[in-house]
Formats: sequence, C-alpha cells, structure tokens
Amino acid sequence: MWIECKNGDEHVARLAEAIVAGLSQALAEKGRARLAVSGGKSPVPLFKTLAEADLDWSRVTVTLVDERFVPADHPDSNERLVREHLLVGRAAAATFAGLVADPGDLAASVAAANRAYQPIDVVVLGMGEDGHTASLFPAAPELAAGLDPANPNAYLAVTPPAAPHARVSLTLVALLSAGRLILAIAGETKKQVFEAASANLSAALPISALIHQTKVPFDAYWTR
Ligand SMILES: O=C1O[C@H](COP(=O)(O)O)[C@@H](O)[C@H](O)[C@H]1O
Repeated sequence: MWIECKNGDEHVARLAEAIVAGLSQALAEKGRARLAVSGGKSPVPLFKTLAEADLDWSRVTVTLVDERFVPADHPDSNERLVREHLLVGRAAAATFAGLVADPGDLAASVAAANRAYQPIDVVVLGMGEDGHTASLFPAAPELAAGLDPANPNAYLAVTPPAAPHARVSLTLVALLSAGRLILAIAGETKKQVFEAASANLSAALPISALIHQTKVPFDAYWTR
C-alpha cells in the first residue's frame, strides 16, 4: 500500500505506529520480536521516536537490513547510527545483532550473519534514488544472487558500483520471509523512482522486486 504523509512529523509518527504494531503482534504471539532497520541518512528522526516507544524492548532483537563493511565506530556504519539513535532510552533494553563480526574479513562477516540469521518480524527499508533497497544495488555484480528466489542464504556480500564501501545485505529471499515490510521514503525524486518501479518489474530498479510480490505485506510511507 502507498501511504502519503503531509509532513515529516506525520511520516515519522505513522511509521513508528506501524512498526510498534508489528512488534507488539510478534511479542503477543511468540514472546519475542525481531526488527531489522536500514541505515543511510534519513532514519534518524524515526529512530529517535521509536526509541521511546512503549514496548517491552527487553524481548526485542534489533538487527540490520544492510551494513557498510566498515568498523562499528566508522561515520558510515549503520550499526553506529542504530547504537547512537535507536538503542537509547527505552529501546536501550533491546538486544542488538550487527552484521560486521570481523571488520577485516567480509566473507567471515557474511558467514557469521548467515549463521545468526533468524526470520524477521518487521523490516524497515529505505530506497536510494537509483532504486536500490537494502544494499541490492542496480548493476552490482552480486545483484542476480541477491534477487535469486532460490538463494539459500539470508545475507550476501555486495559491491555497489557507484556507492562507497562493500556491503552486507539481506537477500530477497530473506526479505520475503519477513512478517511485514515497511518502506520509508521522502522527496519527489524517490516518489518518481517508486512509480517507475511500480510500472515494471526490473533489476534496473531492485525495489520493484518488493513492489511486485504478494508474499509479504508491503507498505510504502512517503512524505515530501
Ligand atoms: O546505502 C544505503 O542507502 C539506503 C537509502 O538511504 P537514504 O539515506 O537515502 O535513506 C538505505 O536504505 C540503506 O540501508 C543504506 O545502506
């Protein structure tokens, strides 16, 4: 479902409401919940609101949709972003599962992420203006494997052709094993990219693989 919000405050409030609803449902049904969040520049206001949500965070595991292959204290680290802005306040009681086990060994980090993987209740995605989501970048050499419905792995290494750092990313198979997918995007350019991806399923815009699927509830929240 496409959901338009009138401003940033409504965007954050509605996203937080949907995420908390998904986590609360998992807690009620299973006693534990697993949340995967994205990094990049845009999620900080959402993280700050989520951090104060009235949830039993001690029964929530927070993990990452994707990670830049950098040490956890690097300015571009998604783990650093999450630790600084989400795992604070009430959410400090959550357990965190990062994706870079060894900042000197990408293959070992991906292998460790795959061993630790458990199905995710709520996935919060972003989208780049090139149509990438998670770190499933258009034209990346690993994109076909990332989108392969028969890929047995939850995570893979990705080399973005035009963005910094090698990545560790959830595969499409893992994304489509989640309880629900929530996309947070802002701006006219991303709206146009989303519309183009809605018109055609194409590896040129990897987000289209999520739009054109019916396995998992998928909601896109947009604001100007
Ligand atoms: O590189 C990344 O970019 C996307 C989009 O980031 P944004 O700052 O444009 O919202 C993000 O979803 C992904 O997790 C991140 O690694």
